[in-house]
Amino acid sequence: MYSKIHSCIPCIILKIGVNRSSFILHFLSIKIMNLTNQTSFFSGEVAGNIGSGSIFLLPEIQLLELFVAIVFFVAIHSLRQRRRHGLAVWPFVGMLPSLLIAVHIHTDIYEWLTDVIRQQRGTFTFRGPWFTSLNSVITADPRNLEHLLKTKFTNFPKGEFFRNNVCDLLGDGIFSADNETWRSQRKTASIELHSSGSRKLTTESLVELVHSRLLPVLDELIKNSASVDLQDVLLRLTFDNVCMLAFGVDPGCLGLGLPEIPFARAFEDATEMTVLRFIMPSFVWKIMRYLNIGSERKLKESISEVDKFADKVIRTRNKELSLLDQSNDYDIDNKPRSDLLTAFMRLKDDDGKPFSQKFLRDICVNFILAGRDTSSVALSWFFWLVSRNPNVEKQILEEIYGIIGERQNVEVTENESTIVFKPEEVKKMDYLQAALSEALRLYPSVPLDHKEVVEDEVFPDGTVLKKGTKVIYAIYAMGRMESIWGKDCREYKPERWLRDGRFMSESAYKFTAFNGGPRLCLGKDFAYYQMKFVAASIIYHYRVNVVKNHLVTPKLALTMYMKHGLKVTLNKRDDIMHPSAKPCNKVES
Ligand code: HEM
Repeated sequence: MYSKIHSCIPCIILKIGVNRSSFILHFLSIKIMNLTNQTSFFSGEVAGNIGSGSIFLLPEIQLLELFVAIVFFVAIHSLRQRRRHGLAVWPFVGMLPSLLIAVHIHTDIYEWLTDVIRQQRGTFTFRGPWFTSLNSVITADPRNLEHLLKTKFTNFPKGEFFRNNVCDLLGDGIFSADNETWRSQRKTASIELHSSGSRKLTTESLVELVHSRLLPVLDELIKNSASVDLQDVLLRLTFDNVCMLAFGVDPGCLGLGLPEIPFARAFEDATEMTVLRFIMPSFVWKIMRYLNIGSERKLKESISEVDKFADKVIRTRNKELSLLDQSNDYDIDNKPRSDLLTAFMRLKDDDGKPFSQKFLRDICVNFILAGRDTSSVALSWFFWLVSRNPNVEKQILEEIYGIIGERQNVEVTENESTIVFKPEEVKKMDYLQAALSEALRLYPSVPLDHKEVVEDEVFPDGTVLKKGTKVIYAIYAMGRMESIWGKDCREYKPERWLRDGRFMSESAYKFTAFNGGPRLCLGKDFAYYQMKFVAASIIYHYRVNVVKNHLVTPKLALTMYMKHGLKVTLNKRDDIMHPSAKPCNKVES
């Protein structure tokens, strides 16, 4: 009989493979065959069981056989769904096991997702467990992106699911808000960010940060022959920078000795723990939050650290304003204030009252998220890509030397080995802008983004969207689609952004690193200026060498950090000399 069981299982598997619909019949015939044979061992007992139809009276081995057969059937049926749906679909739990396994075994989850989307020709439907709300449509199709970000903008808000997942960290801030809460924040922030005061603050704060802090820190590292995590240095720089812009406060993260700032660590942990909520059923993380265990415990602790920092910033501003004549909004050095926090503190809510501490905290945290991580991680990927493409580095240097070479009447003095780029010079750096855009195409700072469907809808590619469906647009995958960027889509080629040597931007629905439509990134111009200024200043003064065998891989978080940072050593460019002494074509290779 045992040999019969063994011979039956492959037979069942084969049968399923050939014709799934006849499986049940086949299975029953095997059962009857076995039971008939057993009468010779157990006389008429089993025949009686067949007659009564009581499967529970079957000998144990029969139940085992039944169980094994069902398991095989379900497994093969689920695995066969892969070709059609992209991932195995299991009863009750849908595609969740495949996702969880992928998260644990793939070092680069974004690459894994890109493959799945590519196999599904641009749009993939994720089926979550039936008892959860994880069902979602994941797309990397530019036609769908234009539809959801612009054409049918109001039908695709951030939605409750996104808000619930991020509410503890982001509250009612601009990133998670919809409708009027979003619109009013966007209007105020937009006016402030595009004001001349804000532009002046941007250029001045960058000169101060780069020349008084960044370059001295890098020089110190060279003196000590030390390697450094460049991502960490850049995170500190952009953190200080966005705090100046948003709150008029310089927290001093970037400084000699690279001081440990608990807030920076807490912020990173908080975003990482928040993103985990997107891959678990909501009730699971809610129970964990209630019990204060696992990732939810870590999230709570890190948010409390984040809140401590934000509260301190807001309290300091309140104190400053109460010390000064509030109507003129001057800072303690008697300069006009042009930071976002002051702008929001000037406003009143719908009831004519000042905004609450909590709302101001949410605005702060959202701007930190927006401005701190995005440009620093983009710069980190940029430096890594440039280190692997010496020809790109050479062309960036050629462009810089060319631009500096146009300066009139510059006298060569000892101190001028440090060049401070002027705003009009930064604007002229087309090749550098192309190199940064190309880095963002391959490593977008926000790799995945999310919307929810308000009313039933059909995407231009024919995907049917039911009300309440979650739509994830896979920005990372979009940069790696041959259908969008051609056969060389995986190559780092800044030239694809240039026409006659001038930078040409791409459609926001093809290059979605800065989002598109009414929710286009508010800090896009600021971010490009900041990244170009920082990148040009570093590349002009140093050669950046990524430490041999340093593992570079993305981290699973809302923002695309390098999981292990970017360990580099630096060499001061020994051939730095005044540009007038350096012909444009004489650059190192
Ligand atoms: C390389 C740098 C940056 C990239 C790639 C980037 C990308 C993005 C993306 C993808 C969004 C859409 C997020 C969403 O709706 O879920 C966004 C929104 C936003 N970004 Fe940026 N960003 C960058 C830098 C900045 C900076 C430096 C600031 C501010 C100082 C900023 C401010 C904002 C704001 C306020 C929004 C919300 C816009 C809205 O929802 O209306 N960004 N950004």
